[in-house]
Amino acid sequence: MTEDAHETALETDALGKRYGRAWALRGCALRLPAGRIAALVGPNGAGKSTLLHLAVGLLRPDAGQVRVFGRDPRGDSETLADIGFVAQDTPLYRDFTADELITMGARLNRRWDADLARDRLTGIGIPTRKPVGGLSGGQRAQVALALALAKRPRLLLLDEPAAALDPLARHEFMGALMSAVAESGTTVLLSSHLLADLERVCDYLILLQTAHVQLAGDVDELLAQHRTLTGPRTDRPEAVPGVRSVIRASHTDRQTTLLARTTTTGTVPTDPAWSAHEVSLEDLVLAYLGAADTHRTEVTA
Ligand SMILES: Nc1ncnc2c1ncn2[C@@H]1O[C@H](COP(=O)(O)OP(=O)(O)OP(=O)(O)O)[C@@H](O)[C@H]1O
Repeated sequence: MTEDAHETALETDALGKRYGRAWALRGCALRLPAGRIAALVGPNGAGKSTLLHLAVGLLRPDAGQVRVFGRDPRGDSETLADIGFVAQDTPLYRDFTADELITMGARLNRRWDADLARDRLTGIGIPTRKPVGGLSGGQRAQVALALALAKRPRLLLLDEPAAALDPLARHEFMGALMSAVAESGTTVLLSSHLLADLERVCDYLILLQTAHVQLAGDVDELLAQHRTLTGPRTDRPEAVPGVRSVIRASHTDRQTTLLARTTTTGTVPTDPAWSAHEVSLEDLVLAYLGAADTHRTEVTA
């Protein structure tokens, strides 16, 4: 079963969370369509974990609202049953084996597919009868993912699930995640600093910067709306034909290079002195993170 493309998995409206006087998340307005695999990116302390904890109902908002499939996740057991969550550092009861955790899960969850979890772990060679505290970081991450998937969630929230893994283990982990969610149509929101991994698997981007949403939307649309432009040195890059807004500019004595949002999707500027190149997700994220106006908000979808 796949989700209705027009359904909204996660929606926030003026959502805010404060610790003391400091806002960890503020004025957050988002709409994540169902069925997407969304990257949640931003520098350390930007508010990513806070957003995920609000979405799973572990934190209470200090402002605004959060809705998962149209309902408040706090105190709504039906909605909580729809959400799978793998917290940062994949915390698990270290003295228990994966087999025991799977059995416990069956008692705690209404909808629980123990066979799915066992088959997944056996299939990738993870020992299920050894205490998880004695497994490697990569193996523990796979156990945490298998447990989250056994819930058969409609929304899967993952907070830097592969951060501690070596490149090969990470590649396998992301592959396993993708194959697991591909058939079910599960919506995924995945926080990570590993942009290359995200580029491979994500079709939606949410970029947080200092507690604010700086950019959000469909990855293909965002990439189509931005270009790297190179041309003669100018101190007025916003005046270059075809440029809607300049995200980042760098200069040499004779040349200016811009990462810009263009006025027309997918087109190249008309001035022949300027050349345009497509941007990667990594280029885009790095440009926005480096942008001087840290509170610019661009939400497209
Ligand atoms: N329990 C807490 N008490 C006080 N401040 C907190 C607490 N949790 C988070 N914060 C603060 O809220 C802000 C957002 O933190 P959060 O953990 O959401 O960021 P993050 O984007 O997930 O960071 P990272 O990439 O480092 O995991 C930070 O300034 C952080 O110091």
